[in-house]
Amino acid sequence: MREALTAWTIWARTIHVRAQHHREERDLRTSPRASTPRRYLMCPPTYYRVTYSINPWMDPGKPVDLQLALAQWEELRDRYRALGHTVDELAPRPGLPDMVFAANGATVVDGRVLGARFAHPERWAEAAAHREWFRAHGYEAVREPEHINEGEGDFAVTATWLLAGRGFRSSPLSHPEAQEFFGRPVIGLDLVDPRYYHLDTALCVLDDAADEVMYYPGAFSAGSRAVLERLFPDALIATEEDAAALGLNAVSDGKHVLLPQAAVGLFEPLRARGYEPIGMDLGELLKGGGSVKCCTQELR
Ligand SMILES: CN(C)C(=N)NCCC[C@H](N)C(=O)O
Repeated sequence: MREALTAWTIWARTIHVRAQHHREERDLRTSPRASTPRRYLMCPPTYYRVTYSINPWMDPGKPVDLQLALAQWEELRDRYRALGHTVDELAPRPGLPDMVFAANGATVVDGRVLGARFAHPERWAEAAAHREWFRAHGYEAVREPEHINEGEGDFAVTATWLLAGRGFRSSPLSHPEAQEFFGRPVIGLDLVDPRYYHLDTALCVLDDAADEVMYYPGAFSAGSRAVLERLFPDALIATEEDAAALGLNAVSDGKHVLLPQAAVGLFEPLRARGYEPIGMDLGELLKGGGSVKCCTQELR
């Protein structure tokens, strides 16, 4: 046990030091950021509606313009493709209006798939649709989880860690389950503001080779804020205003950062760090409580 722990600590340190070197090299080079090709899974909002409310953003009284939602979603998909990324599409299913938020359906790291188990019954059936897609596409390690986890809504992958949100949706018990499955150290983070009910509303990984993130401190408990400061002393800190525009619900390929266009305060700080921010209008999907990242599951 002791030996295993020592090996584990050495491994985590090695990765962390490597990420630090990567950061230092990049700073020395002062060369522009480089994007790496990504593979994403998205689900068109064919059956998207706001007929129930399971987060503070959802108001069934507010009509959704389905045509506009579809156009906004296609714009995001096409932008990824124009940037050279691959986008696979998951077939939407009637009766599952939140399926467009594909990031919540699983977490994929090193080709291993940890399926989701949703907190709310309205979304339960989405989990099986995701698992079926992975099995049909040749993924062999596909786990139906024991504990509630809402996929990449609450898991974020950096070079060294798997950051894991809890407090509103994913169970704290899903953290050791993910650690065991992926063999990566999990850092549990407590979310305390219901507007930021998933980790990906409050934190975004900007550079997954160098442990660089941006986050909104107000979404986290004092202890979790201290953990984030310790792990990410150079993080980009978002204002309350940009967080409230769901600006942290963003996707980075290491160079381009696609984020809600209303998060205007994030554009300059991102440029100053060498990133190329790309504002997207996903206003209709915001009515369901999600934006860029929620619509995008990364297949690592
Ligand atoms: C950025 N977020 C929060 C996501 N990753 N997912 C959006 C899920 C929205 C859905 N109506 C729900 O409340 O589950």
